[in-house]
Amino acid sequence: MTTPAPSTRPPRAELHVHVEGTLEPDLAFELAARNGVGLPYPDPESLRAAYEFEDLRSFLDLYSAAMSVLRNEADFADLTSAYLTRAARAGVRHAEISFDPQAHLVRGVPLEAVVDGIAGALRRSEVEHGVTTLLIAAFHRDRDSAEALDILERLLAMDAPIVGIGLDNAEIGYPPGPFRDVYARAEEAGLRRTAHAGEEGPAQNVRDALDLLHAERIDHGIAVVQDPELVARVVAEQVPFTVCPVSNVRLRAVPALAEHPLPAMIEAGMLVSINSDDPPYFGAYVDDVDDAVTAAFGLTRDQRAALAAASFRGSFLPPDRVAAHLADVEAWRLADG
Ligand SMILES: Nc1ncnc2[nH]cnc12
Ligand SMILES: [Zn+2]
Repeated sequence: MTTPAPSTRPPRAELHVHVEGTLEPDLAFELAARNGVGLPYPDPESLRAAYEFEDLRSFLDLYSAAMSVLRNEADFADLTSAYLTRAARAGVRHAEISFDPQAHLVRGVPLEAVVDGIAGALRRSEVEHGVTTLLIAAFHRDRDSAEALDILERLLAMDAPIVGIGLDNAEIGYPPGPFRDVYARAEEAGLRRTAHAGEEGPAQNVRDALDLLHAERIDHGIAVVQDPELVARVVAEQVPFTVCPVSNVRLRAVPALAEHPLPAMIEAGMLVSINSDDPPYFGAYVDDVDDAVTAAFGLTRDQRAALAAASFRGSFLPPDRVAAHLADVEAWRLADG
């Protein structure tokens, strides 16, 4: 009898992934044909070749254009299932997936098609992929907060299966403050709260997300290292940070992986996980991100296990489920790999 080889990857949660950002070029062309929508590229290879970004804005432009192929409930279901299939291969056992309602509403796609398509795929995920999931509705920082509040009310009224809300899109010039009422309403409704902050913008955005929005988790947050007092606070409070090192390099928030603040964040004692953000656009699913940071920083098996443990600790799962996952991570750490 042979014993199975120990897995080369720790079990992990992925806490920061935009479902729209998981659109692979092949699927984009398949959906374009299915829906009779044109794409400004002749084939999937040319689209992938366009994935060279100068900053967050240049990425968001292409990301928004490619989304035009997502029109019907089935498109959102196929998109979500494709991500879950790939995530399972990456060792993801639990995924907290965000979607951007405004990105679809502005194109005339009904909110129900978006929510029902994604939620349908998520409902089947545990059986089909062995991945549990939670869904987050993220609002665009560069649009009016009254619009976000209105959409939140619609999501609540339709009993959308969301665990919480997030805040994303362009950061520079769009601080968190105006979204105070949206986050207060979410808190009142019992929703969990995360927010992109300190990706391209300053550490003050992280502080404001915590103080003004009562965010429980910070997406990216790499600018925090510029503010030692804030670092001390997030360490003391063990605020989860969902860091996306490959995304930060590809969007030029940092010049190279070797200069990424991830090691400094870990060293300071912050609760950091590694995540993919928008995997095909940045050429890296979370297993590829694990490989990249392991190579760049010479991470040990213990350090990789600590990042995986932080992904479960920072999740919105109940404590008993977190504890069960932590036991699996510990078993992986102790196995010979
Ligand atoms: N990296 C990112 N920052 C802000 N908004 C996003 N939407 C998708 N990816 C994003
Ligand atoms: Zn993001």
